[in-house]
Amino acid sequence: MPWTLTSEFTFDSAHVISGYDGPCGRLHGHTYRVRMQLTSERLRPSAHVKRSIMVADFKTLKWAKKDVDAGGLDHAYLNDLPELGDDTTAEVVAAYIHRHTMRRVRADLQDGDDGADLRLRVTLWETPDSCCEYWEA
Ligand SMILES: Nc1nc2c(c(=O)[nH]1)N=C([C@H](O)[C@H](O)COP(=O)(O)OP(=O)(O)OP(=O)(O)O)CN2
Ligand SMILES: [Zn+2]
Repeated sequence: MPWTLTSEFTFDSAHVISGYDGPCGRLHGHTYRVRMQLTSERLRPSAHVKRSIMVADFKTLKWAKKDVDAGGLDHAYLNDLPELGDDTTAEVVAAYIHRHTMRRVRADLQDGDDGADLRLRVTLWETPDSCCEYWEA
């Protein structure tokens, strides 16, 4: 893959791992750090520029840093998100971020572009020393 686009940001959210026998089973919060890495075989236009000069728009990759009321994950109670419910581990949240990011990247594609060459790797830090990676080969 000739291009890898990398974008990093944080969001602050609360969660409970329901049924966890320990402190993570109580309401608490994290400053989550996200690293998005999107690889591509070719360059494309974006929603903001018509020429083929981007893998994807950085703005598209950073949706999750927006406030939850604006469609992101900042200042969210993660357990309130129907797709997550009580299973808000870093593993499940990373897969959720991957799914929703690819949905947004695909929505930006031009007609006739299936985006088959695009691969996204999401790294999600729940604390400064613990992270989870999610990608699809
Ligand atoms: N595989 C996973 N294990 C744990 C997860 C997870 O998402 N996936 N989450 C938690 C808790 O949410 C906890 O808040 C984070 O755990 P931990 O890294 O242990 O956090 P601390 O910094 O508080 O740990 P120290 O004991 O102070 O090092 C637990 N496990
Ligand atoms: Zn936690």
